[in-house]
Amino acid sequence: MFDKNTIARLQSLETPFYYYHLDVLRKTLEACKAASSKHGFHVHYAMKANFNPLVLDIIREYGFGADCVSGNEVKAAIAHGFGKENIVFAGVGKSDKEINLALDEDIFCFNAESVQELHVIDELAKAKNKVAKIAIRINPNVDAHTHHFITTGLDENKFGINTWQLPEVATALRNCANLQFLGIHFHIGSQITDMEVYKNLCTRINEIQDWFEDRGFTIKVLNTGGGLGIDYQNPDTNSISDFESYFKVFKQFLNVKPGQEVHFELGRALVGQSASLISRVLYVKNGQKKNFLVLDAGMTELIRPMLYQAYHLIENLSRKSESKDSQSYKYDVVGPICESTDCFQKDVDLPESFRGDLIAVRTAGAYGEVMASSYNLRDRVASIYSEE
Ligand SMILES: Cc1ncc(COP(=O)(O)O)c(C=O)c1O
Ligand SMILES: N[C@@H](CCCC[NH3+])C(=O)O
Repeated sequence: MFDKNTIARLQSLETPFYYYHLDVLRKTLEACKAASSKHGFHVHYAMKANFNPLVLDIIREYGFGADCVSGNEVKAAIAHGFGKENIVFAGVGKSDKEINLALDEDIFCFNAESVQELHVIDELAKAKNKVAKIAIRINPNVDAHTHHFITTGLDENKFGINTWQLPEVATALRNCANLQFLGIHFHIGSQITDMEVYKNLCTRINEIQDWFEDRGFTIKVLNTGGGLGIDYQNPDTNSISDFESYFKVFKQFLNVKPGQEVHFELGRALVGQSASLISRVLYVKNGQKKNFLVLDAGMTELIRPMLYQAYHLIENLSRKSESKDSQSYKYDVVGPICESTDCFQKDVDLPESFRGDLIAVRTAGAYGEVMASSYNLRDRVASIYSEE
């Protein structure tokens, strides 16, 4: 991914920045499209993973819909040409302003996350003399077997409506004249690599679908959410997630009735491998117990390691051509921010590194640039693309 010419080009640029491997992005989108359309499945891109404008334009070109989680994301999806009929709006705390915006834009559907929200959407739709299309986000209490902090489908999580509240949902749907019930929505967590988890999700969706149908509701949309994981350890040899196996689980285990649509909301798996954070070594600090590489990027540019102890492969691009047998050194790779947790990784094996070396933090395309901040009054991080 980083050949000699690329490294020479990056070497001349001011750091830090996100470097977009657009070929990887395109190949990933092609693979997902091929695997999903084989089964007639619809994929909405979860924009929260990365709303870089060029990334959005490329994803739209491939015909994906958009899964939004704020009014601004709905606006951005529309501005980037995603069809309104392909925009879904989730979120546990949609404000009245955001709901009104989505109503005005006639988006495909709201994924409602509480009974109270159903009543609010109904009232706001009534005031506009409109009917809002609704899917109910249900918390199925399925363990995603991922990091605790990015699990969303357990009873203890704030997301979705618990199954014990479904009778209340059914009453609300019957009483709210300005809601049109489309179907059911789930999202149980992120960075899921165990396909058994999705099999368990299908079993729960089938049961919940039966519950609604037994009470006379017609389900047009089954939205299974996203969460498919990526290989943070091997970005070069395994850069594209196994979309075939993923969609096959749903094909096999989800009880899809004639006329129903199956929707997915993938974020990380579509964009995660498509960017690296590129930074420079500012200082090499040799301590008594530790050697530190102090980079010019830190938690303000990529917070995942500090927030979830997430692993990202770290490479010294300036020493990439050195023989594999040359001696390696252990460094704590840290950022410049005034926080002790501002560390990308401890005890990283790297070639001997020097001030000015270019460091790549890989697999930073999802929840990287979008989670950047200006803490310490830092500049917002720049984006550079493999195609100029
Ligand atoms: C409702 C919803 N859909 C989709 C996603 C996308 O998740 P991922 O990036 O893990 O595919 C998220 C984020 O976790 C989400 O909250
Ligand atoms: N931002 C998280 C995942 C949360 C996904 C959105 N619900 C990450 O970097 O892994």
